[in-house]
Amino acid sequence: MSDTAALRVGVLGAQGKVGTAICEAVSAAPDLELVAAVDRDDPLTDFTDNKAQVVVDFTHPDVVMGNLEFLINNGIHVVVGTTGFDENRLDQVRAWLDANPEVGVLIAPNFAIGAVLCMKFAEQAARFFDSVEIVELHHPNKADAPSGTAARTADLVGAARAAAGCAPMPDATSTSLDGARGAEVNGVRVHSIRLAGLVAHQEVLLGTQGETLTIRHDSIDRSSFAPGVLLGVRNIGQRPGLTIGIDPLMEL
Ligand SMILES: NC(=O)C1=CN([C@@H]2O[C@H](COP(=O)(O)OP(=O)(O)OC[C@H]3O[C@@H](n4cnc5c(N)ncnc54)[C@H](OP(=O)(O)O)[C@@H]3O)[C@@H](O)[C@H]2O)C=CC1
Ligand SMILES: O=C(O)C1=N[C@H](C(=O)O)C[C@H](O)C1
Repeated sequence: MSDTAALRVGVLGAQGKVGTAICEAVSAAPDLELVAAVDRDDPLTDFTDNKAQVVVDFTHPDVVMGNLEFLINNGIHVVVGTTGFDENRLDQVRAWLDANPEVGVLIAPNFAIGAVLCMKFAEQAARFFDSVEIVELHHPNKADAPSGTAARTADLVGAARAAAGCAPMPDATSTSLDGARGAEVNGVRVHSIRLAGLVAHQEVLLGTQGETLTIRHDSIDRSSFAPGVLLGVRNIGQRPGLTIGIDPLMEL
């Protein structure tokens, strides 16, 4: 038997689609203890009352900042899957962390290992192709478009192309309906599909003379997010400050 106490973990959005899978995964892990499962209308003080050391947030973009302010100011590490983070929000999180330098916050657009690799492979491939476009496909209950994963992928692809001095992508479109060419993120077109029956999927399409490459990832079940979340939960206490993405924890 181990003499190390289990890490005390709380979950926010515990009754949601992902939160339910995370509660199951935490409960099944011998080195973790689920001490608070909080959803809408439950008080955040459940985490302080139950001495949570790390809290996982899978709630909604409208409420995640309030959750972070409370948790950071109470010295609790946070692993965040909720989407909707722009530079302004990240700066606010950094400011709260500056005032609580012992606290670690991990914000990841996608915790599925394959999705992280999809982003990495797209970043690596981007400079070798004339054109890159992203299609993300999700269940119709999703609040945000484009997905956090697609926005992050586009950022990485755009930055890799800029660093390599790539020419602008060829596109002769001179007339189009609004939205027909998708949204532009860091110079990369992103197209969002919302379809009953889907979970979370992404294709990065790359093309150049005489060839195309498609990098595709599919989360076919929300349990796909659990291993990455648990990796974050187990490590965030040793990473004070803000960590973006689980890439560094995967040693990518
Ligand atoms: N980073 C990643 O790997 C992933 C990120 N996500 C993101 O995670 C978020 C949640 O996704 P998903 O589980 O599908 O969404 P759900 O709507 O299924 O779950 C969210 C849960 O949070 C609850 N909730 C809402 N407001 C609060 C609040 N103030 N305090 C506590 N709980 C609250 C909701 O309650 P109610 O239903 O009553 O509103 C619901 O139970 C989204 O932003 C999504 O994009 C999703 C998958 C993977
Ligand atoms: O809302 C979802 O479902 C998902 N959200 C994240 C995103 O916006 O990228 C991660 C994954 O795609 C599932």
